[in-house]
Amino acid sequence: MDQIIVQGNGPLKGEIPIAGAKNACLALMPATLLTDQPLTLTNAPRLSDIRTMTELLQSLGAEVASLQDGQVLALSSHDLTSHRADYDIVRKMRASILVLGPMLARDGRAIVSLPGGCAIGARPVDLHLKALEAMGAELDLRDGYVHAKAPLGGLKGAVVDFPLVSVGATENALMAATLARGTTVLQNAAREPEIVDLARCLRAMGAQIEGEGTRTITVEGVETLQGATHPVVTDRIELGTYMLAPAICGGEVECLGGRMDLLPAFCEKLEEAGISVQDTPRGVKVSRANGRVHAVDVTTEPYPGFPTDLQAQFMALMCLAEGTSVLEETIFENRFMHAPELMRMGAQIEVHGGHATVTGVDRLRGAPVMATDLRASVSLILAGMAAEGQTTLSRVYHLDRGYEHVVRKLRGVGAQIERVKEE
Ligand SMILES: CC(=O)N[C@H]1[C@@H](OP(=O)(O)OP(=O)(O)OC[C@H]2O[C@@H](n3ccc(=O)[nH]c3=O)[C@H](O)[C@@H]2O)O[C@H](CO)[C@@H](O)[C@@H]1O
Ligand SMILES: C=C(OP(=O)(O)O)C(=O)O
Repeated sequence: MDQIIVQGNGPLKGEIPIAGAKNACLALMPATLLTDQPLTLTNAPRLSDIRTMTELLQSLGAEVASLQDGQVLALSSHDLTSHRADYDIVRKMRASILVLGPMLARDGRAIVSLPGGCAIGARPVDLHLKALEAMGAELDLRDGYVHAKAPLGGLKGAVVDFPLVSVGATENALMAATLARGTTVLQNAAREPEIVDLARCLRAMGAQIEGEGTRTITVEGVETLQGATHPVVTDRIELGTYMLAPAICGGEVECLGGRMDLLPAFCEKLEEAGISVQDTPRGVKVSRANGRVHAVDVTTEPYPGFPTDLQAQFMALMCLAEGTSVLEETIFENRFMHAPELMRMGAQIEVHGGHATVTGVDRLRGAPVMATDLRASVSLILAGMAAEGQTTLSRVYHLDRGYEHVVRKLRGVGAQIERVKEE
């Protein structure tokens, strides 16, 4: 298995291109199941999660061609040969549940393995299922699978009031509603840029959708959808991660393709910490002058709040801040696994339930570390870049789920980082 070796670094300088969003692309790809016409996605990221979704769609009979070095995905669900999303693929990636709504809406049936929990939390899918039930689906949970059937004549429009904001449940319900009979109203819907991107793509395919990006999304069902070509929105989590690199190491980095409005609360917190952030014609420029950053408190929330997917990376910054910060995680119950690893590098962190109290230290020291999830892994790389000496990160496969060419991108701004085969 590969390892990543990071040496402590001085200030960074240069540009980092930001890829298309993993979490948008994983919702856009299943939209192919809604139509027998071709769907083309441009600006797709080159990630193992995208390969897993490709494998899943292909197992259902969809054609998925990866073109232009993986940046273009040509999808076609002209002839679906299976309605069963198998455990062997679904267990690798929770976003697999997003094939349920589209398959049910187009063909009236689907059998999808329940994804199960993961390192960051239990992550049930009850809200996905309740939304589809409200649209008339009959669901039966057997042998770890959801067996779903639409009523005769197909799914019907419904009012779905989500008791809590769920990105995935909003996406599943939104896709299902595009082909349901009548009007669907999604209340307390997620407002993430990835939802807006999905709605735009579905609209290009002929769906009638209003209100994406607000709490209430209204969908007027149509008979059929057609093909479309759609560019995947910028990955705001990759963007935020690389914005933290100069914040931690010093220097100035321009993240190409980024926009501050993708990360309003995150940009505000960076500025509060003393980091300069500005939109430019080509992206977002981040710089830190000499001196330590200030400690700031953060609470993770659904968009437009501070994203849970940037909490681990922000903690790496706070480990070196002046003062004490409290990071509150409200989305996932077990998302502080990076804390003990950061402590191995000399960080002072106390975790109590959903709160982590971080007392900034003058310096971190490199250490062998490993991580149990994607964002935790990259937070350890960021910390390693600011630490004295060498940090060796194991279980690199987590990183490959969400960061394309991470070594190349960070080396491009002067980081000392390499990927090696474990001995
Ligand atoms: C592929 C993808 O886009 N993943 C993102 C998506 O995950 P995902 O769509 O899984 O996250 P959700 O927004 O659904 O989860 C939010 C909270 O709702 C709970 N919940 C969710 C569904 C449900 O049926 N029942 C339930 O209780 C979850 O356990 C969690 O506590 O949004 C998360 C929150 O921004 C991000 O961290 C993930 O990176
Ligand atoms: C938690 C994440 O992804 P997933 O929902 O696919 O597990 C993430 O992208 O940080």
